[in-house]
Amino acid sequence: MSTLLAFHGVTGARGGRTLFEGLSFALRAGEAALVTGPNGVGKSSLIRIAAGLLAPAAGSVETGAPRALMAEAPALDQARSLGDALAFWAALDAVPDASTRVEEALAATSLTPIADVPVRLLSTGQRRRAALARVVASRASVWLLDEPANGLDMASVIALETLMAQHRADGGAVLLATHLPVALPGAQTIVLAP
Ligand SMILES: Nc1ncnc2c1ncn2[C@@H]1O[C@H](COP(=O)(O)OP(=O)(O)OP(=O)(O)O)[C@@H](O)[C@H]1O
Repeated sequence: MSTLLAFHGVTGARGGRTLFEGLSFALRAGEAALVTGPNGVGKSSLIRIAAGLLAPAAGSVETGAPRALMAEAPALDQARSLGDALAFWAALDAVPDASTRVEEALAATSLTPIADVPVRLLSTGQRRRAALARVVASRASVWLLDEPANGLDMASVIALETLMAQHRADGGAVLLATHLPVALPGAQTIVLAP
């Protein structure tokens, strides 16, 4: 089975300080990895390296499939309606059948009833679900999720877990950093220590 994402001896550093060293792991279809560790240890930095937004200080990242990132920063245009903002990103991501895919992503995240609401008016949890909808709509095989459960109520965490399970069953892979409990059955665990 082909590798969708792999770290080969990756060292992560920020501001001249080494956060983690020589990290290796691989994700194939259906697989997942859970990144845990205390605040400031380098979880977000690891996700950013996986996304190609931050260069490793040493080692290399192998990417065998498109990646979609759900980061902590808001990803959607505040002035657009939620539906339009997602359609904008789907067009940028060159998603085939973009409008159908956006509708499906809105439904999968229970956001269909507020598709016409401007992004700036969404609640914290709705914003997180909207960021997840963008990942769902992207059709990328590799989901890179940085603290996706932040601000989610219990039902939304369960919906997130269900979406990740479906994505893996469909041959996707998930790399998830979290300090909150999120069920990711059979995932490898990457524990970062200060
Ligand atoms: N742009 C930057 N320049 C210099 N240092 C940075 C930069 N961004 C983050 N850092 C530092 O790198 C370290 C790791 O940050 P990172 O956000 O990866 O940690 P984290 O494990 O995700 O933390 P949290 O659980 O609080 O989200 C922190 O000490 C942080 O201050």
